[in-house]
Amino acid sequence: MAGPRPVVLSGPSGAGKSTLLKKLMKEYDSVFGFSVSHTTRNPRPGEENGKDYHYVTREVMQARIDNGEFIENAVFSGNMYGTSKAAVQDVQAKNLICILDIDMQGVRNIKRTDLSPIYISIQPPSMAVLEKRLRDRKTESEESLQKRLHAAKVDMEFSKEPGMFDVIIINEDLEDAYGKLKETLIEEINKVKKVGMSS
Ligand SMILES: Nc1nc2c(ncn2[C@@H]2O[C@H](COP(=O)(O)OP(=O)(O)O)[C@@H](O)[C@H]2O)c(=O)[nH]1
Ligand SMILES: Nc1ncnc2c1ncn2[C@@H]1O[C@H](COP(=O)(O)OP(=O)(O)O)[C@@H](O)[C@H]1O
Repeated sequence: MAGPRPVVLSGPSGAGKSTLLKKLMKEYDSVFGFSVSHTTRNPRPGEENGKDYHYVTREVMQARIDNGEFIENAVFSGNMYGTSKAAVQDVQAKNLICILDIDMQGVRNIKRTDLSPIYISIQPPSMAVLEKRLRDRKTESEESLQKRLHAAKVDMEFSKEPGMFDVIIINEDLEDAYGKLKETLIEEINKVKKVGMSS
C-alpha cells in the first residue's frame, strides 16, 4: 500500500529542524507523525523517552543494528543515531506523513532505500547565527558545541550538492521559514486531509 510520501528534514544541528517540525506537528497533528529515532546520547531536560528519541545504550543499539532492525544509522558527534524500520512503519500504518529528522549520513543512506521521501534541508543564515543559537539553547557542553559547529560546516557544503535536496530553506525569520516549509508540503498535506475526510 502506497501511503503519503515521507519527509526528511536535515541540516546542521541548531538550524531549527526540531522547532519547525514541532510547529508543523502542532498545526497538523492528524497529518504528520514523527519517526522516533534511537540514540545513545543522554536525554536533555524536557525530552521524553519514546517521544523525542528512544534512549538506549551502545550495546542495545549495536545489537539491534546487527539484528537488521534499522533502515539507516550513523555516528554524529560521538553518539549513535538510527531510524528503525518500526519507527517509520508505526507512522505509515496510521496513514500519516512520516517526518524523519536525520543528519547528512542518514540522507545519503535513505537515498539507497525505496522510502522515496521529499528531502528538505534547513539551513541557518550564517555560521555566526548558528553558533549563537546553539549557545543560547544551552543544551551542549563546549566540546559538544565545537563538534556540532564542525559538522555544520561540512553539512552546509553538502547541502549545496546538486540533487541532494528538493528544497533548501534558510531559517532566518522563523515564521518565514515555517511558511516556506508549509508551502513545500501543502500538496501532500491536502492529500492526507482528503483521505481523512472520506474515511
Ligand atoms: N542518521 C541519523 N541522524 C539522526 C537520527 N536522529 C537524529 N539524527 C541527527 O543527529 C543530529 C544530532 O541530533 P541531536 O542530538 O538531537 O541534536 P540537535 O540536532 O543539536 O538537536 C541531528 O543532525 C539529527 O538530525 C537518525 O535516526 N539517523
Ligand atoms: N528562526 C529562528 N530565530 C531564532 N531562533 C531560532 C530560530 N529557529 C530556531 N531557533 C532557536 O535555535 C535553537 C536551535 O533550534 P533547534 O530547533 O533546536 O535546532 P535543530 O533541531 O536543528 O538542532 C533553539 O533554541 C531554537 O529555539
